[in-house]
Amino acid sequence: MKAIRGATSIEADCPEEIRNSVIELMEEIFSRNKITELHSVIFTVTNDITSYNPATAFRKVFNQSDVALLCLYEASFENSPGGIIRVLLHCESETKNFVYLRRAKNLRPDKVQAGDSKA
Ligand SMILES: C=C(O[C@@H]1C=C(C(=O)O)C=C[C@H]1O)C(=O)O
Repeated sequence: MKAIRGATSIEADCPEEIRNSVIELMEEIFSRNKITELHSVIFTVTNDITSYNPATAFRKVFNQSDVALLCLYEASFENSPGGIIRVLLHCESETKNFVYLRRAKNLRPDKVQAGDSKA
């Protein structure tokens, strides 16, 4: 089993942007990894994100009704950026490529690939 991380950012706390960000992030994670079975997907949101649950977006858009899902608040620290959606997948996979998009690229510059979505 592998644990794969990802994160992205939103600029406005609205359901459509959360949904689109989750789609973009999860599609990138799936395309950059060879995941054969998904065990669980845990999202966190910073406390300024309240309009829609990313776990719900993922379950509905990707038809994942049998995967264990959870959404939690990310602990808040001084100078930590807002508008961030993080994800942690536990899965069977040959690969373990983390994906950081948009402003979340600043969280882990060591994991950013050339061509990753703009800030
Ligand atoms: C850097 C991140 O943000 C936070 C800091 C982390 C770290 O320093 O390793 C890990 C998870 C988050 O709590 C991230 O999401 O990867």
